[in-house]
Amino acid sequence: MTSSRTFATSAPGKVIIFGEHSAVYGKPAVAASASSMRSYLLVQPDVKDTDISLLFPDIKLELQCALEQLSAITASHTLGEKLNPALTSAIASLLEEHKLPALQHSAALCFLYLYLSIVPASERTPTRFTLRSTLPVGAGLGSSASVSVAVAQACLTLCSHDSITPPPRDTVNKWAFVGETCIHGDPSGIDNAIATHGGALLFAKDSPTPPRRLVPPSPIVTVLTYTRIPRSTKTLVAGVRSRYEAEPEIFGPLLESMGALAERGCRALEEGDLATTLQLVQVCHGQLVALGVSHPGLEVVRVLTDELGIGQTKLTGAGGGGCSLTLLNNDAPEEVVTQFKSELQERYGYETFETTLGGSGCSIVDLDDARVDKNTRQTVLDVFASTESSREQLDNWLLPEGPTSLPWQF
Ligand SMILES: Nc1ncnc2c1ncn2[C@@H]1O[C@H](COP(=O)(O)OP(=O)(O)OP(=O)(O)O)[C@@H](O)[C@H]1O
Ligand SMILES: C[C@@](O)(CCO)CC(=O)[O-]
Ligand SMILES: [Mg+2]
Repeated sequence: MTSSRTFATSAPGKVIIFGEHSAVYGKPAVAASASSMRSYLLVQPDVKDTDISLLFPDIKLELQCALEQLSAITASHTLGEKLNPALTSAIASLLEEHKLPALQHSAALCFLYLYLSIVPASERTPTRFTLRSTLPVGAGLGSSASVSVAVAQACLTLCSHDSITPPPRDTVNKWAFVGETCIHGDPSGIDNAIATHGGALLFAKDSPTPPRRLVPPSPIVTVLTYTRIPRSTKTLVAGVRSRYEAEPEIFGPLLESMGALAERGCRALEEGDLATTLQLVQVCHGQLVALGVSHPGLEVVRVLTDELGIGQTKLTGAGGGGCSLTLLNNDAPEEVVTQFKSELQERYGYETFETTLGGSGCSIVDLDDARVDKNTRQTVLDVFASTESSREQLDNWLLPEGPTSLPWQF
């Protein structure tokens, strides 16, 4: 029984290069994984208890749910891979007494929805789930999708009777889409597809053909800037929906043009045509401004990029704050890029990361595997358990292909 083992799952964040928001309307979009920024979910049997415990310290959520109470909910609802509003409401009623703010509520709803739908009542045992992420929460880098993928993978593993091996990726992705729907209502599915499969994809919602893998001739290096301005994808996606419904003749062609831009951008990336890619980054940001999803705090980054002449900046993800992506000119002087980062840091309190896009998708590790020595195992458990663990410690002990390199399976 896998439920008696201690294991961890992991999934990366993502960067949308072209096509955020228009992706929700079935237009093509291009995104890539930010594979060094990930969510990690530790699953531990909890023999002393009759509950499952959710420990999500990044969002200050601790929740105990009695297994008996959870069984009572699922006994009276149809479970399946399509979001069942009655089950969502039943979970929301269960959570009511905890009076959780929206951020915690959506995480708990996503977790419980997937847990109850995937793990049959007969397989549910007292378990402790600890979630840690090196992604900024709710900032446009796909934190919700990486959490949904990590949870879907863990739940699918809990109901498998085999050893700890990666569940089929298409199944993980399907369930993670349901998790994303719990968190933000109307996802395109691009974020969970990237968090599951990794790499870079040209994606279209509901397309009869699967997403196409992009292979740029050289690695795509970007500077990501986290403005620390809080926002919610759910609210931003709903805002675009109401603008579109009020003025379909204006916003319809704009969304169409955004999709055309993403396809053109995909070609430019694959041809290694940096000049065209940079121009499209600039236009794409303008389109997102027209959709109403920028923020003065994001414009600061764009204006500074223009002033220093180092490349082009666009918002990435749902916008409204969160993160921007800067693509650098080939000849951007290193000292000017350093000036760009330090000015954003010192003057505005923003955080910058230089990241190469693409890389591994979701992964799983059996911490009871004989290849994990006792000390490493204990340190990994301690890193999960301590609310003080820094991003560097998480990277050091958990990052697949990182310094400590646990035997992650992909
Ligand atoms: N570390 C975490 N621990 C627990 N829940 C998290 C964590 N990170 C994200 N979440 C969940 O994801 C939600 C944020 O998702 P949201 O879609 O608004 O932002 P995002 O995914 O970071 O950005 P985008 O969708 O634009 O890429 C939070 O409200 C919470 O439910
Ligand atoms: C805003 C959006 O396009 C991207 C969020 O990362 C929403 C989605 O595609 O689900
Ligand atoms: Mg999200």
